[in-house]
Order: sequence, then structure tokens, then C-alpha cells
Amino acid sequence: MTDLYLSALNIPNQIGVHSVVLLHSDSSPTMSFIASSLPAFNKRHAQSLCRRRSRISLSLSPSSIPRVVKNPRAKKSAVFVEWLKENGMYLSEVATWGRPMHPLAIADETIDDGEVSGRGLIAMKPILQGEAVFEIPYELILTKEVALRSLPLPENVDDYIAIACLLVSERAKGEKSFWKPYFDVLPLDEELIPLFRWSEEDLALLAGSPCIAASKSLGLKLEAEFQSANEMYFENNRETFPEDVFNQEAWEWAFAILFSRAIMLTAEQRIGLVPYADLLNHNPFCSTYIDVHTKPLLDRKVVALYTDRPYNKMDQVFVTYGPKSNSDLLLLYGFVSDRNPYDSVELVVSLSESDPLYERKLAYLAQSGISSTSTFPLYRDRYPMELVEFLRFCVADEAEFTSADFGDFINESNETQVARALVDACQAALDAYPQTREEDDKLMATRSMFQLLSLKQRWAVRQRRAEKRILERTIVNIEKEMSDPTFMFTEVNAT
Ligand SMILES: C[S@@+](CC[C@H](N)C(=O)[O-])C[C@H]1O[C@@H](n2cnc3c(N)ncnc32)[C@H](O)[C@@H]1O
Repeated sequence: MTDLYLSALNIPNQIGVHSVVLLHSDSSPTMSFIASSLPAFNKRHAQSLCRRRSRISLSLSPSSIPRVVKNPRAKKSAVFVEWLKENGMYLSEVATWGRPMHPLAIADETIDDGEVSGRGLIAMKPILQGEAVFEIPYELILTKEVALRSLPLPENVDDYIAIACLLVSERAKGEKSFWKPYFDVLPLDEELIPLFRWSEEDLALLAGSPCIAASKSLGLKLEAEFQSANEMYFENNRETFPEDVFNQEAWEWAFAILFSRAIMLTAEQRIGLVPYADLLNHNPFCSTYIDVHTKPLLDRKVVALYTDRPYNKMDQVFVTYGPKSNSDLLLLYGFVSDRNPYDSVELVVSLSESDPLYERKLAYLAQSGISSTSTFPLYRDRYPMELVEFLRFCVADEAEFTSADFGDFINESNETQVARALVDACQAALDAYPQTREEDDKLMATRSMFQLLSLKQRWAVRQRRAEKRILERTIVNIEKEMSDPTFMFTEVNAT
């Protein structure tokens, strides 16, 4: 279980390093498609989107601790900044010999696309492209190695399990934890709302969405993971791992933190929680990266951030959490982006049991190690060629089944049936939602009314509406293609 779950958590060089490939036993081909088909964006458009000014509430500048800070959130940020400085991070507001001022400040509240996005980092002066905007001492990072130094865990324990144990253990130490100021700026428990923490009642808001199955699947995996850690490490050593501290609830909290904040430190091929760096919010149009560097001459390791574009004063500085769909963002981070170019919805397609060739096709698929039910991502403007190939096979008649290469156009009739099957599958997916897209639009249309809904309700409406828009757009695109006399699925209209 542990291996299955964690083997997929090895993705990129960004905050939040998770692939949901683990959630669907049949999704590996899909994920490899995603990886090979990222859209190319107009650079200027991407830069302006990345630089869009979020609404922010700036409660302090980096070195403002001695002032009386009344707002409790700002106070926590100020104490955190002081802790970073005491532990060797350069955060000076003023330039000194050979060192420019630190260019960022913590904003205690940011708003992105009209929704709250928690703390964030803001440019306090213009920042050049490629500038190293911070260097965080390696000693502040929570990694598996740190966990192994303080907890009796085996060397071969998985990184995620080790850091989850470290988080739970350090949180329980309260004031005595070295990381206390860091824990104080983490979101409050009730602010941590990745989909896998939603109750049945909350999930009902997403009726019809494939997100529900993904959420339940991840919830079950975490539960199993906890049971296994309990048996292997906690039950045998209650002195170090007391039952009232190392419980299912704490485990879920630790993973909510890890999923939304852990960074893959590519240079070292390990994950870590990096205080301060994990205050950066997500913008899918950024390619800013964070990694470990050794300071020349000093032999000192730091985690540094290099910007991929210039920033103006008061711009929010973003990173990307990777080319993730909204369902992945909601599942692991607890938010949705309306302008997500990587958004996709999963379409499940199966071999029809009423097909006279059903048994033979089933045997053929089994022989090739392919499931008779497969899941494919539909994007706003494209879908994978693998989906078309699978459907060509599903709709094939006797002659086509025995002689065709499904990777290529077979004949007009087969291609038209594929198109109809795809339209029908999208329509069936749309019919599964209790509300229409127009009803969701209406809910969102009056901003003041929409804001009366809870945050989870608003994310749910945004998510299901985004899914419906992709399904509807796919139908429109296919129907438009079909009206063209030269219609056929190619690498151009599929990818
Ligand atoms: C790595 S943390 C970033 C710092 C975080 N805002 C905080 O207050 O600590 C990731 C979390 O920030 C929030 N977040 C990041 N980017 C966002 C965005 N574009 N829109 C809404 N929320 C976002 C989500 O709650 C996510 O789980």
C-alpha cells in the first residue's frame, strides 16, 4: 500500500509535488499523455497574467518586528520573520555592503481571482528576471533526515511518512519546538480544506464530478497508510509516539500540510518543507523555480528562488505548483483556478457489453494488458489521441476489428461513430450533474450573492462549472469538426 501510494509522489521542482496518478489504477497512460502535451502559451500573455495584481493586505515589512503589531496574523508573521533572521536568513529592508535589500514582504491576506488565497509574498521593489530573491538556510528545512535525527524511524522510511511524523511530533511540542514560529504561520486547521478532508455533505456539492471518487480514494489511502505506520512504528513505542498525538486526525493534518506545501528539491532528489518558500502562491503561468544551492567558498547549502520574469513593486510573486488540473488543485491544495490552462476533466469510456464482438474485444484488451474501461483527460481545446484510438477499437465492426490499425484513420463510418461516441460520453457526463452549467453561471453571476456561500461551496461551484464547460466545449468542437466534409480525427484536433 505504502509503495503504491508513494511511488507516484515523485513529480516536479515545485511546491506540491503530487501526481494523482496514484488515485486511479488505470490512469498511468493518461498521465504520460499529460506530461507530453503541455500547451505552448503566448509569452507576453503569460507574463501579464503572472503579473496580475492580486488584492493584498500588507501587514508588515520584513524587518518590522519591534513595532507594536496588533493584528494577530501580522504578529505571527513578524515573529516568524524574526525567527528566520535569527537563524541566518538575510531579510534586511536596507541594502548593505555588497548586498541589496531583501525584495519581498509577507502579505497576510491575498486575494486571487476574487477568492482568498491566504498569505503570500509581495515584491517591495522591482525585481529583475533571473534575480535570486531569497536564500533560505538549509538548517531550517524539514526533511526526512531531520526526522531520522529526532525520531526512531528506519533509514528506509519513505520521505513523506518521515516528514509527517516529524510534523506531528514537533506540533505537539508547542513552545519547545524549534519550528514553533513556522507552525504559527501555517494555515489554521479549519483553513486547510483540500478535497480529501471534505465531509460527505460537502462532497455532495460536487455530485456528478469525478472529483468525488478521487477524494474518497485518497482518503482511504491515507487511512491505510496511517494504520500501517501505526502498526510498524507507533504501537511498539508509545513513549515516543503517544496515542493522543499520533492519531488519524493528526496524520490527515500532516498530509494536508505536506500535499499543499512540500517542495521537491530536485538537486537532492528529496522533498522538504521549506519555511518562507512555502508562502508562495500558485500561478500556472509561472516557471519560477526553487532549489538547493551550495554557496561558493562558504560550503553552505541554501534553498534559493530565481524568478522567471521581472516583477514590479507590489506585485505578488508566484511559483507554479505544476501543470495541474483544477481537480488536482482542489484535491491536494483546496482551491480552483478559473483561468487554469492545464484544466482537464476525466472522461471514462468503456467497451459496450451490447457489442456483438464484446467477448472477443475484451479478450484482445486483456491480452494487451489494457482495461475495458479507461479514463482519459479532456482539455478545453483538445483531447488525447489515445482516446480516439481506444474509441476506434470500441466501435469497430468485424472487418475493422480483425484488420485495422487503430492508431490510424480506418474509414469514414468508423470515424463518425467515434465522434458520436465521444459526444454521447460527454453528454452522459453532463447529465450526471444535478445542476446545469447555466445554473452554476447564475450562482456566480451576482458576486455579492456568491460570496454568501461558504468557501467550500464556492470552490465546488467553480469546480463543477469548469468541468461542465470543458465537456460542453468538447461537444461543440466535435460537432463543428463533423460538419466539415474532410472530418477525421488527427493529431491536430486531438493531440
Ligand atoms: C504553499 S501554500 C501558499 C501559501 C499560503 N497561501 C499560506 O497562507 O500559507 C499553498 C496554499 O495556498 C493557497 N493558494 C495558493 N495559490 C492559490 C491561488 N492561486 N488561489 C487560491 N489559493 C491559493 C491554497 O490554500 C494552497 O493550499
